Amino acid sequence: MSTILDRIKTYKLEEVAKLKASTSLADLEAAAQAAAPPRGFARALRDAATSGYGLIAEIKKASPSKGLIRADFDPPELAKAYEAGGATCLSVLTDGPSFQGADAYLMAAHDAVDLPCLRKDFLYDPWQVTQSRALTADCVLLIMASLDDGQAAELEQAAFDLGMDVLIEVHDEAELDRAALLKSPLIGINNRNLHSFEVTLDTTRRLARRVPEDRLIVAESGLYTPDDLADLAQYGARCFLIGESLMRQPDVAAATRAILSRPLTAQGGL
Ligand SMILES: O=P(O)(O)OC[C@@H](O)[C@@H](O)c1c[nH]c2ccccc12
Repeated sequence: MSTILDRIKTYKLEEVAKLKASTSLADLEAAAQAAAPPRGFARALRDAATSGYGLIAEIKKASPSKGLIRADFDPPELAKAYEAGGATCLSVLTDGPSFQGADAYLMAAHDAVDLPCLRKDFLYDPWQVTQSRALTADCVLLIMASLDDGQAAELEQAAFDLGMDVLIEVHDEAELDRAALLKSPLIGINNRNLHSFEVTLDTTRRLARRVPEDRLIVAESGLYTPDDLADLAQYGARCFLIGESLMRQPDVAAATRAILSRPLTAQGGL
């Protein structure tokens, strides 16, 4: 069955081939070395999760399932609003064709705040990992559904070698078991089904118990209310990746504050 990921992979590999032809690896590596040093993404989440929730707040203009999400789209302003609202980290979509993202959005957001930033894109080639660092990414996303075990391990190592963290995204038990073979402590459970685009928090509820104890669960997609976070916290999730529900609010800082307003401690802990 063909998914959105197959379509994305096709154009992404073409894009990368063109970039490789126009930029030498030596130039790219020099740019990666010259970029601001990596900010500890996993460390920030771990710290936040010891006393409350870790929030990865996403800067996303549009998506394949929803179309345009936010017309008034200013990445540095959004980054500052997220930081003011208490986000732990940022995620910035850089894919153009499907998400109306851009590499420049990542750099602008990173420059505007002190928060660690995830480059949210579709990576298949170690070249893209080096490119991510050159774009100031502190963390990259690896989607198990579109990588085999060897590719995932190679990309993860390339990111670690550059001092970045890695968020490994899974959608089902088989992907989770493969993710557990990798080294990264960050396991993202995506509540969005990539075939149907349907979102259900049951995905996190089902998979969380299968995540090895030493990993940090990041529940991704379809989170709208403080109750959603509290609900998934009962299943072991302490970190959350939220895009659309915050992006749709006129006052992003206030919305960020509001969704974080029912932390574990306020419920008497677990
Ligand atoms: O906007 P939402 O429903 O809060 O979801 C955010 C994030 O989880 C989603 O954008 C996402 C999760 N995994 C991805 C992989 C690629 C692009 C986007 C994503």
